[in-house]
Amino acid sequence: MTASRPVTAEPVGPTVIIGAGLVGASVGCALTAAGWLVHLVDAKASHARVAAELGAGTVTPAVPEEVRLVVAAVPPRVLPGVISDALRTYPNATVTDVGSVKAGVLHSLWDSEPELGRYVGSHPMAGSQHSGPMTARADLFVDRTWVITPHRRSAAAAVDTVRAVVAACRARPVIMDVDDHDAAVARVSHLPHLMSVLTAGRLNDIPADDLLLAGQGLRDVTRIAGSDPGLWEQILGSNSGAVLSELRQVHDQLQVLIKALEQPETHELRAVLSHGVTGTRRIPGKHGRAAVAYSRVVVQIPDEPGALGRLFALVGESGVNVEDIAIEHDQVREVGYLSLSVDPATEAALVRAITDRGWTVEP
Ligand SMILES: NC(=O)C1=CN([C@@H]2O[C@H](COP(=O)(O)OP(=O)(O)OC[C@H]3O[C@@H](n4cnc5c(N)ncnc54)[C@H](O)[C@@H]3O)[C@@H](O)[C@H]2O)C=CC1
Ligand SMILES: O=C(O)C(=O)Cc1ccc(O)cc1
Repeated sequence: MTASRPVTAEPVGPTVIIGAGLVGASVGCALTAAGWLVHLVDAKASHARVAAELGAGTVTPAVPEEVRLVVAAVPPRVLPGVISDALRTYPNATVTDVGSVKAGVLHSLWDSEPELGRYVGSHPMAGSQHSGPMTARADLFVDRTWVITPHRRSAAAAVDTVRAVVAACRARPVIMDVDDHDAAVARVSHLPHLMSVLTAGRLNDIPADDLLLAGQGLRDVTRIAGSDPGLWEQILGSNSGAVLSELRQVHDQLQVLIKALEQPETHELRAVLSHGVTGTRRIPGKHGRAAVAYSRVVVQIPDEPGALGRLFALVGESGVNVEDIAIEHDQVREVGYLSLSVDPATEAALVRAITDRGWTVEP
């Protein structure tokens, strides 16, 4: 795997985005904001229209010969057909896609596609549990990894064009082989998705009163389980080999965990929990840097208009840089908890600035 700096974010020429859903419309918004001319196409005309209204481009058809780039942002099952059609319809364009799984698409085009030199796959490692253009954001890819998967037949100019897209979306390019990519996403994306789904699935037959006890941990773990099952059936199905290998390893680990709980005197449970802590520390932090252990300052905020604004103004005045925020709502009391992640060296100053002005910081 190689990581490198963006080369250029300059528009490569008229661009067509096929599939104006969450990812396609977000790419459209980012490229349009960077000065690119983007034409939007979608099997559902209403999606293209909504995306255009949000600033993702225009629904006016492109002149095929003038198009220099096509981004296929459609569900995995239809990707090979859409890419093939695009290579024929736009004879002077580089074609990329944003699909979550890469090897199957390339293999299905390999023997039948004479113009494969103009196709270079890619995969932005950013998105959400939502679908459709309404949830698009121009800043979705900022500072996020965007994998580019060149192959033996891809033209260097086509790779450069995809690098320009990544740069214009202000993401961080990582070059990878399709098989290595698919093995990696099985562990960092597809397995976590399934663990989230299994946890969320356990909630279906729990009494409603018990759900009042749900805290931020449950919300963190289950957020991605809310994703479109139709899309994820396709993602997981097209990477089934690598995902099955992950699941079999988790299956073995579950046996260890069950035994550890059955035999507490062995202290094996402690070892399993510590192994998890080590794993969390390996997740890179912001901008691809090593993860930093931030301090969390949790502030009680009353459920009333303007409270958040007042608190944010105070935090701004304190001069302390906030790395991340999260809000948890108390289901019973009319308060919320704003968690501010900061450099441990600045924690005391922030706590002082907040408590001096009468706010309550959780111990
Ligand atoms: N959802 C996510 O967080 C991420 C998704 N991806 C990948 O991006 C691709 C798109 O996913 P989303 O934007 O989430 O889905 P989405 O459901 O929000 O958007 C897909 C769009 O494609 C359109 N479409 C479907 N078939 C079409 C066809 N044959 N021709 C033209 N338009 C067609 C749909 O009408 C829809 O507007 C998928 O391949 C997915 O694996 C990649 C990174 C993140
Ligand atoms: O919502 C999130 O946190 C995600 O991780 C979204 C996501 C979904 C599918 C991908 O192929 C890449 C990213």
